[in-house]
Amino acid sequence: MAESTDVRRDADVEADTVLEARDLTKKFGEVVANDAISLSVKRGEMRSIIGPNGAGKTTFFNLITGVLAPTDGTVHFKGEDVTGVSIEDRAQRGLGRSYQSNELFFDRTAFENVRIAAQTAELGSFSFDVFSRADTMKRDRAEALIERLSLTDERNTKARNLSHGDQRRLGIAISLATDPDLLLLDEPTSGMGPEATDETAELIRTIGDELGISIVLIEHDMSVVMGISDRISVLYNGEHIATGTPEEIRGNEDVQDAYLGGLKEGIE
Ligand SMILES: Nc1ncnc2c1ncn2[C@@H]1O[C@H](COP(=O)(O)OP(=O)(O)OP(=O)(O)O)[C@@H](O)[C@H]1O
Repeated sequence: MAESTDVRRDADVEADTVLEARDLTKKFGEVVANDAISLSVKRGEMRSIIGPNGAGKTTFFNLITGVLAPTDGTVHFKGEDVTGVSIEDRAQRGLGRSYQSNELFFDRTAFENVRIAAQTAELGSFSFDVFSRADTMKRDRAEALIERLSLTDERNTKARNLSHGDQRRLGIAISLATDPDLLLLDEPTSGMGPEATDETAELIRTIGDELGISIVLIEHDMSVVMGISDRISVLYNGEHIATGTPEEIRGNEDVQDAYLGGLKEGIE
């Protein structure tokens, strides 16, 4: 008898999945910040993580990147259990994260910041050599990312003199310089005005598609979330209460209840 085509082998599922959290739990004393969260992200997918304040989104990111160790559960990246792997090792394996403004080299130009990141990725870890080594290393990649993030006019501007929005975009360029398979972005549009928010969201979506990478972002702006996500995961009180397409999430009663009294209008 022919094998049913909709029964997929584990290996197929694994090949399709870039990230999988299995029963991830993080307790801070009595507070259960993440309560047995299981979810997976496909290759090439754009996923948003939403939830009211204190829902556990940042904790979840920190467990994925390795900033925090889970109380229980495991993290699998590209089919391998990376739960005990260091932050740097995870980055080397292709797990990228967003850079905050305070992590930029403020006295270096936008271009130099990206070039240093690209060079550091190649060397494996940061070394002060990156300032003095042959400038040609990774120049092309850095140049392309500056252009891709619409920072060409700011190429030679020192990071400290960039606008807030440009610093955020530079942070994304730096994240991409490490050539990740999966990029985690924590509120990439925070502090931006409506126009810059829309532009940046659109840019993130386009870049993800162009590079064929997976992107997971924490985002409070519901118009961004609904506009660019393939799927959305909702956390509430440390629990993962739903994952679905923007349409499915809009119509999900548990999600509406979770947002009731606060942000409900955002998801309607
Ligand atoms: N280091 C910590 N020590 C103690 N409690 C913590 C710590 N980090 C987070 N928590 C608690 O864990 C819960 C989840 O916090 P978390 O920051 O992950 O939520 P969040 O969804 O990212 O919130 P926000 O949208 O406000 O950033 C909260 O109750 C928070 O107070």
